[in-house]
Amino acid sequence: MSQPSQPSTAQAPDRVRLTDTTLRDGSHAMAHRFTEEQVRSVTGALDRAGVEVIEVTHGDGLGGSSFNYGFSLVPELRLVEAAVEEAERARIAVLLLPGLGTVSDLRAAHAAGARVARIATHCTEADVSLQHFAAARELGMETVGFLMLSHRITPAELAAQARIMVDGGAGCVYVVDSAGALLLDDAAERARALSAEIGDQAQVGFHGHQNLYLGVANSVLAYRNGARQIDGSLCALGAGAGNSPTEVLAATFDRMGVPTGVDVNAALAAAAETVRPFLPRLPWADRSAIMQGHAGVYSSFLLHAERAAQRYDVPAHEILRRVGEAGYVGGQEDMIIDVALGIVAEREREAAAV
Ligand SMILES: CC[C@H](O)CC(=O)C(=O)O
Ligand SMILES: [Mn+2]
Repeated sequence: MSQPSQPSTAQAPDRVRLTDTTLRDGSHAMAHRFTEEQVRSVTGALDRAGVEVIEVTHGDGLGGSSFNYGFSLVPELRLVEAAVEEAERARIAVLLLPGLGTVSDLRAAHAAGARVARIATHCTEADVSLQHFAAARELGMETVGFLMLSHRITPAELAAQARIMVDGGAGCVYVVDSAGALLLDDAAERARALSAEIGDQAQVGFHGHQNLYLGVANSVLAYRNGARQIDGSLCALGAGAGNSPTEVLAATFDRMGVPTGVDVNAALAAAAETVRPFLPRLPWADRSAIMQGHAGVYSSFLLHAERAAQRYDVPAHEILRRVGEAGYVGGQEDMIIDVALGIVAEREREAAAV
């Protein structure tokens, strides 16, 4: 068995590591249509800027390319290989949601050159990640746990789930604000609870979304409460209103005097010159995305809701409001159609009653 390489919890205690997820969370916003050329140019620009870890996968992780989630334009392993070829210093990460991606997908990603395995579960389901952490460690990959929709449970409950991941082999566990619903204190308290629970053995991370425009502020508060890995996307390219922009995180931490190893000007250039020109639309907190933050809805539901809205002629923000009320989690994308049909049926009943 090769030795896994995990970031040390002792070295450079104030340093923060930015992980860029333009080429994974951004896949949602691109309807999974990334080209190999785009992956190469973004990876090259991030690598030159000094970003150490670049995540490349279908938006829903390994194995996500499917009828339910949307097919990738280019097979994701080809995109991983292209990023690996392009990166001179950065390591390439992949995301895996157990059940959607399998251990054999993880092995294939490792064979393609991925060196960081990020295993994502719903915030109450950490136990389903154990065999994936074991496999990643066996492969010698760095291991990161991702507790999605972290706003849905208390800081203490979240810390208990992080403990399960660390005992299973995670070298870092992220508070993942999938809905962009965490308000400042919520993010701070969750980072603090995880730091207290796992901080002597593993790092804590924070992944923010901009649905209430708090991604960067929440990242700073997570940092102040012990998080040392922070996610971002160039131009905020990501699900919902997008992620905390990598270039803003780099500039903000630089202003705070916190080392990230990222060259701020190179990050600004990567966003403006490499990503901005190919964006289909700027990530933006429009009515639907704000509703996601307000109602606590998974950011990746946005395009699914917009498609259902168009198909059934109902407002996307109303679908999302009801999805939030119902408490649906990742993997329940098909319920979006059900909710849209429910609104249509209600309308028909109302019209018949008049
Ligand atoms: C579907 C996986 C999801 O996009 C992971 C993530 O980035 C999040 O929950 O925010
Ligand atoms: Mn995300």
